[in-house]
Amino acid sequence: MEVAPKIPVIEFSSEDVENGRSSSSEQGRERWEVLCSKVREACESHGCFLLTYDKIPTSLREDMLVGIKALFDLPEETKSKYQHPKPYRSYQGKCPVVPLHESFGIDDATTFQAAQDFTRLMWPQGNPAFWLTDQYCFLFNDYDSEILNTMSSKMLELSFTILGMIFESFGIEAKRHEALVRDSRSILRVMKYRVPATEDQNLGLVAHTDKNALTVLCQNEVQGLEIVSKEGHWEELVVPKDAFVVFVGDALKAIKHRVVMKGDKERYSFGLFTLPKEGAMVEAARELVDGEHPLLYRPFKFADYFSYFLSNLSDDALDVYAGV
Ligand SMILES: O=C(O)CCC(=O)C(=O)O
Ligand SMILES: [Fe+2]
Repeated sequence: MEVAPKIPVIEFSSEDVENGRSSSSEQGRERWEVLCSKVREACESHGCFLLTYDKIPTSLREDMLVGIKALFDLPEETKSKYQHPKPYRSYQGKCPVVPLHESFGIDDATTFQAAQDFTRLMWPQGNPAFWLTDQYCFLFNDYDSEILNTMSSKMLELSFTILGMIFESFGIEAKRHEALVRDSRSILRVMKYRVPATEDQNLGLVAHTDKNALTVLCQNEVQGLEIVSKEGHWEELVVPKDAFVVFVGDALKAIKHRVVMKGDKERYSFGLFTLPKEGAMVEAARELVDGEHPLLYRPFKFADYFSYFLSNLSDDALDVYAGV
């Protein structure tokens, strides 16, 4: 197994992101432009990058991982109460194709209500993982959903910042980015991969590209992500402690990835998937299309493409569906 050495690690500071191109110093503006180009270059060349970002505190990530562990420690019967008509949301566990994997998908966990509805369903009597007295259970349940929705909101904000940086580096007008923010929503997916038993294969999650626009992922200390290199080989993506993984999805230029489990510790991860709202169109910015850069995909409704993908699950669904 080769290790992917060249996936860039990009560092954003709160200051960079808050000031952006309106930084008062020439130096600040230059730094921002360089960062925007690095992000675009990483997305174009690799379809992913690793990111360190001090605006999302390590303590919040750790609290989130503690909460996620407690969630997956709940009885199967409780976890199975989370059922949803849309794909990739309902509790999934013990699936024969990926028996190591369990997951939940929560729509708009960035809102307090959605996060709270979820935790109340899982812990109707309060959160037993923290062994609180009844008096505090109610409060703790609130605290728990606060972690969920605070983390999701920060990850969504980060996703919009990254998308904005890509737009900026292409010189696309700011109002297009505002429209994208208006027309987007998110799903928070939380995942556990158990350690394979001797009779199991070690595949944690099958090879896929993310179908959405952009994914920001966070994991515990257990590695497992692999990506396909340009030469078509699987390479390990070693994620430094406290770094986020950013994947561009099919709406940009996706990279195929999977999870493979090694060692004897469970892997926990969570990802914020930004995607177009119901009915929103995906369309190349007109100013980027000319004789030298012909249109590659016709405009399409994201929801229609997604239904098409679900009906055939093929790797080249986007090319077949919207390629010109
Ligand atoms: O568990 C991970 O880190 C990867 C998850 C993933 O790729 C996905 O849910 O699309
Ligand atoms: Fe993925």
